[in-house]
Amino acid sequence: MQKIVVEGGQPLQGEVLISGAKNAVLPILCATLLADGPVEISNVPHLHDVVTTAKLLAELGAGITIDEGTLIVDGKTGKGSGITVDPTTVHSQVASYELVKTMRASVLVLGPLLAKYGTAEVSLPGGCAIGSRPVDLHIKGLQALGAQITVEDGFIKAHAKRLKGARHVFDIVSVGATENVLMAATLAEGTTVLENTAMEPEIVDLAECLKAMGARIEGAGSNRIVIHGVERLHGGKHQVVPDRIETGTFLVAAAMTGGRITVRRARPDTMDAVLDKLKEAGAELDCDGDRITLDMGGRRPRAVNLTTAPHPAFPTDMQAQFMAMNCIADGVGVINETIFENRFMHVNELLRLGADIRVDGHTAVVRGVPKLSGAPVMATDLRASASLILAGLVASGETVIDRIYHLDRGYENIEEKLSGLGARIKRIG
Ligand SMILES: CC(=O)N[C@H]1[C@@H](OP(=O)(O)OP(=O)(O)OC[C@H]2O[C@@H](n3ccc(=O)[nH]c3=O)[C@H](O)[C@@H]2O)O[C@H](CO)[C@@H](O)[C@@H]1O
Ligand SMILES: C=C(OP(=O)(O)O)C(=O)O
Repeated sequence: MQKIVVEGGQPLQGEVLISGAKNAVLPILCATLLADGPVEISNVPHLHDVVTTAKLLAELGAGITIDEGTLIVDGKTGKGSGITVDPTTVHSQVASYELVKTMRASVLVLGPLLAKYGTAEVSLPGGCAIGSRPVDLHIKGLQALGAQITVEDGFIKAHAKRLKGARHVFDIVSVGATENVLMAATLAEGTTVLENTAMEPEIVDLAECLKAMGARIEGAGSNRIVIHGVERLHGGKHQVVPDRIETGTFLVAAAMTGGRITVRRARPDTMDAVLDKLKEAGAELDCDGDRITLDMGGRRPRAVNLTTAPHPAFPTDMQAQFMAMNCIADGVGVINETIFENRFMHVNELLRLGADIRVDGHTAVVRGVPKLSGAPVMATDLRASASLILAGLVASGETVIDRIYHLDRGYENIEEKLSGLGARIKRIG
């Protein structure tokens, strides 16, 4: 099994290019199922989750081409930053357990398949390391549009001759449920009003893609989205928004190592909460168009307190990385995780590197230590993996990170990008 080896001690310096957002491209790939013609998506990151989604679409019968024509079927994949999905050949509305179990976002084919074909059977995604992650809000939202839904034999089975526009208030803010119901409502009869919607930039990006396919949507990015259903959606083109979590991960890496880096092709306007916390930690930030320069000037970061919450508050997907920074910061940082019930899996691994962290329920109190020391550690989920790499960048000696397949789900060439910034990092095995 592959591992990542990091040798700490180098302040990061230089420039790094940000990839398209994983959490935008996955729903967008699912949304292509709604179209009557090919949808061209650019700025697609080369990630394992993208390959899984492409395989799922291919299993449903869609034609998938990567860049100039590499097909993804039967496990064959190709590199590239553009994917065209031709949904006109879809012949199945069943998303199998084999693919859904490897990636929760697969549940996002439910709304599009149901809206387009009047039927969908999608395996229940189940939980994952960070929490139980139910899909009740997805189901309730689609039921509000008139779908008949049962959960049997491990599958969500949904039917509707044609969905009907309705007003629906989500019980709690959910990114995935907002996306699923938003996609379904584009082809519903009449107008749908969704309230208490998630406001993440990836939802805005999904809505932009849907609009490029002919959907009529207002209010994406706010807590109230209005969708005027149309008879059909056509093919179109869309460029995926830059990944704010990848951007934040590199900025934290620079801050922790006392370095100075510029991230290019980023969207600073989508990450206020993270940039504010970096400033609080003592970083100097300069945003210029799609560039962000962070200068730590060799200083040790100050510990920060943070509470994760839906956008525009601090994102749960950056919690582990900031915890890594607090581990070597000056002072004590209190971290509250309010989104997922079990998202402190990285704590035990950070302790192995010499961190001082106490967890009480949803709160972690991190007392900064002057130095971490390298050790073998195990990645437990995607952002936990990132936090271990960041900790490894400042630990003395070698940190060897096992189970890095989690990392490949969501970071494109992270070790190459970090090496380009001067980090001593390599993949072995
Ligand atoms: C592919 C993708 O975009 N993933 C992101 C998405 O996940 P995802 O869309 O799964 O996250 P949600 O926003 O739905 O989850 C928020 C909370 O709602 C709960 N919930 C959700 C749905 C439901 O039907 N019932 C329910 O109780 C979840 O268990 C969680 O506690 O948003 C999360 C929160 O920003 C991010 O961490 C993930 O990176
Ligand atoms: C939790 C994450 O992703 P997913 O919802 O795809 O598991 C993440 O991106 O940090």
